[in-house]
Amino acid sequence: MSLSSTMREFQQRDRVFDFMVPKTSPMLDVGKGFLLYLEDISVSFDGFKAINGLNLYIKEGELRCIIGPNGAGKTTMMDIITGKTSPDHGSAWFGQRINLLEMSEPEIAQAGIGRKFQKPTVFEQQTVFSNLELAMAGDKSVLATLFAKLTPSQIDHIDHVLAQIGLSEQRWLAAGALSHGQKQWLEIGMLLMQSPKLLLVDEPVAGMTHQEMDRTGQLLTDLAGPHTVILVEHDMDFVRSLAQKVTVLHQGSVLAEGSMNDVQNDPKVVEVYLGE
Ligand SMILES: Nc1ncnc2c1ncn2[C@@H]1O[C@H](COP(=O)(O)OP(=O)(O)OP(=O)(O)O)[C@@H](O)[C@H]1O
Repeated sequence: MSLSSTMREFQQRDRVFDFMVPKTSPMLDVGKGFLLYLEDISVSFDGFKAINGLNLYIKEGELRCIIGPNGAGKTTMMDIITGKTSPDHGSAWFGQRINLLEMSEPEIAQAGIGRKFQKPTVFEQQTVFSNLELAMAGDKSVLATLFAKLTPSQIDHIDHVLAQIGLSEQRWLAAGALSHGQKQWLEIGMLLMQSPKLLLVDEPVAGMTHQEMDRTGQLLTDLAGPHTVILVEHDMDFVRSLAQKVTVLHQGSVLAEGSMNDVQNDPKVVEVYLGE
């Protein structure tokens, strides 16, 4: 199939390819509409409570923005969701049946939770296409992956992700030649190759141009729905432009929740954060 006919097929919105459906663990039960439940979570480092009685509920398909001052516990919260940090207290469930606190980091990733850190970590010497190919391979060796023949469905998957992240034209460029913003999109694409149900994205627009920020906003908005997205972000203009539900963290717990308008007019939020 030629590239142009492949792209035409992707534009047929009524057609759903297998790889467009996020990976769902057979255990995942979102019958109540919620994908993530964090309840009464606390964690201390050397006696200092980084997370303190945190409750957070994320609906399936939601794009939730998490904001808060430095040290509010945003990164620690992501570390708990992905199994990097174990809380001292509380519960963390993925759907109603998957207990994240009983799982290792690789098991959590396997269950459908992907994380993008702030700094892009792409393979600079490899092409954009190969980066996506390698990301699809998961833990297979780099050489084995690069010399293995891709199936038509795997090529379709890569083409689809290239179109999603807006890098179809750059597919044969070395990733090192991309702009900072394009590298961030490529890394989001690398996450998408694993078809995660939940994406955790840490400050993707830091260092981006305004145009790149707009495109990133569109990408994250498009991903919500089929995927669920939790975005940690310091850039208030960007968060406002997304017009999604916002959670304000402060001293390890939720200070306020609602629209950007609601939270920015909340006197508690103004005092500890936005008024700074
Ligand atoms: N491994 C650790 N050991 C000791 N203290 C830690 C550790 N990890 C985090 N902390 C402390 O816990 C608090 C919360 O940190 P965290 O990085 O989660 O905040 P944050 O909201 O992500 O901040 P920022 O916006 O600056 O990234 C901070 O005071 C931090 O110094």
